Order: sequence, then structure tokens, then C-alpha cells
Amino acid sequence: MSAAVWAVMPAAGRGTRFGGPMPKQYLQAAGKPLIAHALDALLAHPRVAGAMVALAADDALWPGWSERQGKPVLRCAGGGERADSVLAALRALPASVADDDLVLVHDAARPNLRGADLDALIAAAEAEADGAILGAPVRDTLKRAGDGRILSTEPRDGLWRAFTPQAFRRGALTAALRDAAVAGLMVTDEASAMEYAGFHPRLVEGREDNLKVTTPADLALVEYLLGLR
Ligand SMILES: Nc1ccn([C@@H]2O[C@H](COP(=O)(O)OP(=O)(O)OP(=O)(O)O)[C@@H](O)[C@H]2O)c(=O)n1
Ligand SMILES: C[C@](O)(CO)[C@H](O)COP(=O)(O)O
Repeated sequence: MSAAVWAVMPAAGRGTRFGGPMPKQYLQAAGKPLIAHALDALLAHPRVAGAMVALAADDALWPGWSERQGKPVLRCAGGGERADSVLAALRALPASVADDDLVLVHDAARPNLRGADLDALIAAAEAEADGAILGAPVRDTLKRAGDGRILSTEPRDGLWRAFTPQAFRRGALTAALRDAAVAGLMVTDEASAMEYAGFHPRLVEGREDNLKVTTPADLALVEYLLGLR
């Protein structure tokens, strides 16, 4: 029988780039909050056993879910940076989640995750000691900017955009994030910490509509996309 997979959801951000009246993960789209879409996408997968959600200490909007789709939804206090929140959630997972068990780290701000992408990611991560992440190759020409002007064109061959979920074994990811923090390394995703630890995670090409809501324009697009499902 395949081992259970747990989800870790960093949801302690304040959405400063979005602005607005509340942290963006609680904004409504297609009838429910972004965080609910993101959680439900993970919990709908048969291999996912439950979720640990990292919340801001003063979060007053968390609906208090203790389960969704018949699976446990646990919560812990997040931290000052996304990486701190992920590390706190990894440490708060039930003791039954072994160091060798896979965990899926997924942004609460990415509501449009699809099951087929999850299938592909879990399959790749289970075959890889180094883990795996969803992403997509860069398909636009990239410019380095300075003072609103083009300074240079950057080579894009071999460049990918990293998405979430990112899938790693609990023990290795916990140690990698801990060591990155001790080294003062500011990582913006889990794969960066694993790379610092010497791993080379597998890249799994996923749907480009697995958008992270960062600005109001992203929310308008995500509302459209979720409405199509
Ligand atoms: N200290 C933090 C910062 C971010 N996050 C989470 O990490 C995900 C991706 O981060 P981002 O899109 O940057 O969200 P915010 O930090 O809220 O946005 P901003 O940087 O604009 O404030 C989000 O689900 C966010 O809630 C977190 O759990 N803990
Ligand atoms: C984890 C992530 O979504 C991968 O692209 C991204 O790094 C999060 O960045 P943010 O600045 O914390 O939104």
C-alpha cells in the first residue's frame, strides 16, 4: 500500500503586494476563499491524508476548519517569512508522518491546482530521492531592467518558473530549511533550500494556469479560470 502524503500549506502571509482589506488567501473567488480552493485541490487527491496550515498568529479570518473532505486539517503558527511558516508546519505535523514520507508544500494563494498535475508530481517525487516540483519553462524573452529601461536581455535557455506544490520527504526538507535559516539564506521556495543542501529536485511541467494570486489582476484571472471548472 502506498504511503500517505501530507500537505503543508503556508497561509500566514499578509498580501502586501495585493493590498486590499484582508490577506488575499481569504478573498472569495468562484464561491469560496482562495485558501479553500487550494486546500480542496490537495485533499481531493486520494494519496493526500491531511493538511497542516500555517497561519498568522493574529489571523482572525481562519474559518476554523478541523477537517475537509473527511480528512484532518490541522493548523500551527506561521513565521515572519514563508520559509519560517513552512518549517513550523513541517515540525507541527503528526508524529505518524515519518521522515521518509512525502509532504506537498502548496501556497494558499494558488487556488487553481489540478489533479492531473498532482498525480504527475507525486509520481515523480516518489521516484526521486531529491524530490520534485511543478513548474513550466520560460517562454518569453527576459529583460533585465534598470530605472524603467532595458539594461540587457537575459538568456532563457533552460530557465523554468517554479510553481507549487513542491514535494519532498519530511525529514530532508525539515533539515534543509533549518540549515538554510541557520546560514541566513533567504529562500523563496522549498527547492532553493534543498538545492543548498546539495539536492537536484526533478522539474515536472505543470499547467501554467496554476497561478499564484499576488496582485488584483491575478485575482481577476483566477476568478475566470475557476469559473471554467
Ligand atoms: N510569512 C509568510 C509569508 C507568506 N506565506 C504564504 O506563502 C504563500 C506565498 O507567499 P506570497 O504570495 O508572497 O504571499 P504574501 O506574503 O501574503 O504576499 P506579499 O509578499 O505580497 O505580502 C502565501 O500563501 C502566503 O500566505 C506564509 O505562510 N508566511
Ligand atoms: C513558492 C513560490 O510560489 C514558487 O514560485 C514563490 O517563490 C513564492 O514567492 P512569494 O514571493 O512568497 O509569493
